[in-house]
Amino acid sequence: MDIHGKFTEWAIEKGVKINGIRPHRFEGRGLGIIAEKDLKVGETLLSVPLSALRTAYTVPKSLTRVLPKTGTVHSLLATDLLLDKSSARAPWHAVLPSTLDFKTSMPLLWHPTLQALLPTAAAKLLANQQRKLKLDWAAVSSAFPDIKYDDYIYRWLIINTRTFYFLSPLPAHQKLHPSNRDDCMAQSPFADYFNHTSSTSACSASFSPAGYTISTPVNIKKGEEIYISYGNHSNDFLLAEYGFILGEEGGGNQWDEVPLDPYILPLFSAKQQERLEERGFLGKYVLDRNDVCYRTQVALRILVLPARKWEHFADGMEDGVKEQGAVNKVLKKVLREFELEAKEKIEELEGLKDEAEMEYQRDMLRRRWSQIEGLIQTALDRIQT
Ligand SMILES: C[S@@+](CC[C@H](N)C(=O)[O-])C[C@H]1O[C@@H](n2cnc3c(N)ncnc32)[C@H](O)[C@@H]1O
Repeated sequence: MDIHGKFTEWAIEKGVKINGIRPHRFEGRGLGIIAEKDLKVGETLLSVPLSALRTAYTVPKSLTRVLPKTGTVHSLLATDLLLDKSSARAPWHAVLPSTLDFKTSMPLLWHPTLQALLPTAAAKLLANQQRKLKLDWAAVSSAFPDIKYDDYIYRWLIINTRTFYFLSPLPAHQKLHPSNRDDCMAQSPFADYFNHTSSTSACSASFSPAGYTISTPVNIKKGEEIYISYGNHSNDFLLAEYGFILGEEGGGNQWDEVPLDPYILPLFSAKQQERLEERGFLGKYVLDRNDVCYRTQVALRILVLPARKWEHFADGMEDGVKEQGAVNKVLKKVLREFELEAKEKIEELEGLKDEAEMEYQRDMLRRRWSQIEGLIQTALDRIQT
């Protein structure tokens, strides 16, 4: 029996109920879940009891006592995973991704040359991760000086990519759930085999004090891959947080979007920025698969309308049709500038030295910038018609 068969037996022993599904290796997506039989809409495919989850409350006291109370649950779970040398969860640990999987896919571990070529949104998320990791590592390494950084970061990434939002039933002495959403996390055996889709056919994952349940909103044919949704995330988010992007197959990523702030914010004078800020329209401009957002339309009008008229539009009292031509002119300039950046990034990636180690990352970045170019092109075509 292979490691996945052994793990499946172990999970069943722990009370995990598995209905007509099994792990399977898919080309380019690593492991995932496949249907072993036809499954009907509404069927429960997996239920994981509370007792089988790893949460902040399953971490041994010997560990929680030593780590600072103010530390993150992310770090607590990563440290627990690293120090857990018992055989209790060994079959589960055996099916986790390898260090090499993360070195290849996760921007956090990429060479700085490649990190510098990430699109803005992914780069921002990466900077955030680096800040979080630095704080977590400072706390853990001072409590456990023998832990090696590489071993810790591997577990930190396991927790980053394989936990679910979960509110544990509170122990008697605890009155409140963590106030930080990021601290509401659980590792859920077997559920962590599911890959992500943005399609409405994604299985719904829900939790209750009893544990975790995954059921299907559609009929599924034997042999099909079964997905869940990790959330309404753009491809830059998926890249930075999970190390993959959704391609165009299966309808692509319906939640994809890219920020326009780097191109729009410099267009405003200090006074205009102040007025935008006052009305709550400064920044967070995005282009998605359909159009630029409403915030962009409001903000760009400050460049073409007299003050009073702009305020009327911002208050929703004007339809803004009259000045749409003038706004589109600015918008086209913004999008062309962005398009130029995408082209330059693709060229830069193509010009990078052909190092086998970087090939996967370069290809991923090339694909991402091409998707961005596609989003921009679609928006430009729409404006021109
Ligand atoms: C919860 S795990 C899912 C199981 C994972 N594929 C494995 O091999 O163990 C999350 C990871 O799966 C991969 N993944 C999830 N959805 C994917 C998709 N649609 N395409 C490619 N990779 C995906 C990413 O590496 C992500 O970090």
